[in-house]
Amino acid sequence: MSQTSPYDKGFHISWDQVHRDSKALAWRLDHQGPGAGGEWRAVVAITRGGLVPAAIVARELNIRVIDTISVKSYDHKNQIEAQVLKAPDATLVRDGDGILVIDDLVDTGRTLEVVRARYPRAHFATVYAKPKGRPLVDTFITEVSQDTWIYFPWDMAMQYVEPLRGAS
Ligand SMILES: O=P(O)(O)OC[C@H]1O[C@H](OP(=O)(O)OP(=O)(O)O)[C@H](O)[C@@H]1O
Ligand SMILES: O=c1[nH]c(=O)c2nc[nH]c2[nH]1
Ligand SMILES: [Mg+2]
Repeated sequence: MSQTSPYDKGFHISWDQVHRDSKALAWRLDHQGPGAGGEWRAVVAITRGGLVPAAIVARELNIRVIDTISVKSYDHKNQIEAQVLKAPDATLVRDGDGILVIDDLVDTGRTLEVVRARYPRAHFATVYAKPKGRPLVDTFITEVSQDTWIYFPWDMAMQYVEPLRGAS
């Protein structure tokens, strides 16, 4: 567990932004699957962060079969050993062929490494990517620097902010 955070910067994402970026991901993946007409057989969301983008992509691409793989890789901002807490249906996913695995972001790539080892023929897509994790992801939308922590809307709440010239 690291005591000093490797994240100097913050990138705050609104619901609207994550919706737009997830739709952009869907457009990029449309007709790119290995099935007839470029169809995908199913979506597998890496929970929990992948659930929101997976729902948006599945809606855009009219994919009705959705499963989850639960991987925990962080305790707040501290990276821990990646643990698979729940696996998807093995008869559905098989070796991953035709499966679209979706996560919110790739950071060090450790989470995708663990999932790729299980489903080597799946297609791996994230909305956001950091440089270290890029080689592990097949399709993504926006890259941020490695020292940036991405703040998602489901982890945030609106709060009072002091005016530039201080409170009066
Ligand atoms: O590329 P990596 O360095 O492995 O980091 C990326 C992973 O970390 C976060 O998940 P987390 O384990 O925090 O769980 P959560 O999705 O439930 O928030 C994020 O949602 C990715 O799944
Ligand atoms: O909310 C998150 N933002 C991040 O930048 C990140 N990196 C790993 N895990 C993360 N979770
Ligand atoms: Mg996650």
